[in-house]
Amino acid sequence: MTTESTTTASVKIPAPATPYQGDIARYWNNEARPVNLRLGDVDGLYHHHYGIGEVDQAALGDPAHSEYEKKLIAELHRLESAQAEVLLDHLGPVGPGDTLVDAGCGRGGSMVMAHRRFGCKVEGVTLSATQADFGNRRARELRIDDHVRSRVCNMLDTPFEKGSIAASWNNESSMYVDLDDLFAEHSRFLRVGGRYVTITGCWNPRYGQPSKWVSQINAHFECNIHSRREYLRAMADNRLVPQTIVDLTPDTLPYWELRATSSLVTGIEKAFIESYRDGSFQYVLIAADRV
Ligand SMILES: C[S@@+](CC[C@H](N)C(=O)[O-])C[C@H]1O[C@@H](n2cnc3c(N)ncnc32)[C@H](O)[C@@H]1O
Ligand SMILES: CC(C)=CCC/C(C)=C/COP(=O)(O)OP(=O)(O)O
Ligand SMILES: [Mg+2]
Repeated sequence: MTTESTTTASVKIPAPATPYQGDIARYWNNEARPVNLRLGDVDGLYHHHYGIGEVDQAALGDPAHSEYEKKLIAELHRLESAQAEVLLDHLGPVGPGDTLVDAGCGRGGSMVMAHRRFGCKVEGVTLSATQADFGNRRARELRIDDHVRSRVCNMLDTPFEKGSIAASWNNESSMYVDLDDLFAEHSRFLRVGGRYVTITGCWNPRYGQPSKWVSQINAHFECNIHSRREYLRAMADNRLVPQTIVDLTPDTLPYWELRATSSLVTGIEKAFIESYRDGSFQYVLIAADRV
């Protein structure tokens, strides 16, 4: 479909490519969970991904203290930002003249971090006009809107020119698309020698099939979690050669265990904790070279 349907103010929003993408656009347009907004308010970096690393018990202090919940929120946010830092660590050498693509950029927290680290341009795409507006407003407030831009766009069909992008990533956004279509598009706009990185949750082929916990996560987020095998096969078929694969499952469990004790629980914590513990689900980083 190529028609442009909706308009908000004067900005034209492309019609969703499929009914499913329309569902996902609505989902994220309506999302305003405190677990995301309150964490983002800590320092103005708004994430829609999870955290990694050890919990700093000293920073949390005494659970009976009146400030404990505030400290817990800051700690969850610190772990989410640490996750994004690890993703950026794997993008390879990026210079200020380069352009990066954040595929499925959410509210844009990782894009701001990437610009701060590399001084480069960062282009984000999301299905949600609310998220794109939010990200662009933050970029204006930070006076980096000449370098950081979000747009409503299908990550499977982007306007970026062939071979024009130094590095690109999907941070917890690849479970909404067909992986062959996704990697074909990254491969098209990445320059040869460029880097692709994903951090994702995937089901573990060693478990057999997706567990009931994985099915619960799919239902909760209206997504379709792929297996680790599918990632590697689709990369191999699309000129993306894994350079590094890190199993981040042990690193993300402390985040979930801490989150399960907070007032901001959403009800999905048990599914993540149980599936990571029973081995049916894994949290992985894959960094691949575009060859
Ligand atoms: C869980 S959020 C992750 C956001 C961001 N990567 C982060 O780390 O904060 C998933 C994102 O994927 C986006 N998304 C899903 N399918 C998409 C598609 N086909 N094209 C562009 N964005 C998509 C959603 O709009 C949403 O912004
Ligand atoms: C690892 C997997 C399977 C992720 C699914 C995609 C997803 C919804 C990520 C987190 O978004 P969020 O930050 O909006 O979620 P929450 O509200 O739970 O923090
Ligand atoms: Mg979140």
